[in-house]
Amino acid sequence: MSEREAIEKARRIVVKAGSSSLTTPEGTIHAGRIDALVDVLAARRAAGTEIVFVSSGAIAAGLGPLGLTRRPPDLATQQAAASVGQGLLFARYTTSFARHGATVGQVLLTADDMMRRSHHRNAQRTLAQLLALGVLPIVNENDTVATDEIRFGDNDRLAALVAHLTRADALVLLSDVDALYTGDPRRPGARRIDDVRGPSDLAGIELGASGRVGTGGMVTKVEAARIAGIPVVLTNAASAAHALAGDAVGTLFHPADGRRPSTRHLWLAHATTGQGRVTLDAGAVDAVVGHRKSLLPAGVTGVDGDFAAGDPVDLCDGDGRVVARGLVNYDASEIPELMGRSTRWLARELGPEYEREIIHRDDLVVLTDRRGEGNL
Ligand SMILES: Nc1ncnc2c1ncn2[C@@H]1O[C@H](COP(=O)(O)OP(=O)(O)O)[C@@H](O)[C@H]1O
Ligand SMILES: N[C@@H](CCC(=O)OP(=O)(O)O)C(=O)O
Repeated sequence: MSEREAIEKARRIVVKAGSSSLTTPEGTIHAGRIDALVDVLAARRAAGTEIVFVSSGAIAAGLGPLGLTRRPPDLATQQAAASVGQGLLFARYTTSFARHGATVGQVLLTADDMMRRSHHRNAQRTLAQLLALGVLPIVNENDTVATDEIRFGDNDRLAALVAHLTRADALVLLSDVDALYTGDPRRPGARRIDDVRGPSDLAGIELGASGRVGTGGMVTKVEAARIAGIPVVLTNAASAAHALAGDAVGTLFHPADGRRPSTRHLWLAHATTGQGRVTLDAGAVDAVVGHRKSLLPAGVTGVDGDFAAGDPVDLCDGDGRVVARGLVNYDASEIPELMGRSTRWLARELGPEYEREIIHRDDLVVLTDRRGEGNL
């Protein structure tokens, strides 16, 4: 079965639409476009496919009602716009899907929901239950509470992680461009790319900045396709029906062969920034990178930053290169006392609660192999 056929026959699909496809340049909801897209999603759902819809546009749809003419640069105003826009957006979806007798459920996720095991299972259960009840989940980032540090910021990677979370068969990314081009299609000379089979198909391509209201441009879309591990089609909202039918529209990203990493590991690698740095000696780099072992206090030579237990931190080698990222078990202030000590010594001198790793291997992703190449 070709990948296009796989999309046509998929039993569960995540569809993501960008702000520019759903809102007007004046910062209001584009009702006509929303209805047209809803018609396509409802038709596919009526044909027996489960759809999870990831909708951007909360910030963009809140601009007009707040009298703003452009996306505000500061987080607080973005959050306020999202608070206004998300309500309007969801109200529109509820009405629009009701025309087809479909019930929708709002799911607002934070990056934390993808990372922490308990939250992650919770989000997964909620989405599964909505689908089991015949409800069409509409997902967005919870922009009103997400801060800069913990924010996805773009919904492309969020959609890829939701595709993991729901074990979807395909992901369709709808934007205001009909495909990936060799450069920004607003400039002359850019050529359309039909298929991306691996990194070599992306060599030399300019993944330039986003449009007026979107975030991330093509960079986050390409990254989403890499994260997803399933067939991904990138096209414009007007081509949604063709994309879902498996027609040759847009750009098809073919999934790479091999095991799919866990959603939490993908989140750690792609959607977090380290809140600090821990420096490793050569033996610890070898254990963590080469043998996928936990990081023990004995292999730590330095610590920077003001992080708390549970935060993501970058692990660096002696030359300052980031080799891995993980969720740390200690506050930054606790680590200097533990550095270079064996866990047995720590347990004897400080108590049994100190006989734990700095970072457990289940909470660690390696960002480079020993030749210095990225592997996630
Ligand atoms: N190589 C490229 N191919 C296609 N589009 C590109 C490219 N580089 C930059 N772009 C721009 O990316 C924009 C889409 O990104 P973005 O605004 O983030 O979309 P969305 O809101 O749909 O997520 C397009 O309008 C296009 O002008
Ligand atoms: N969560 C944000 C989405 C951020 C954004 O602009 O995403 P996109 O338009 O998909 O590039 C919102 O709803 O406004």
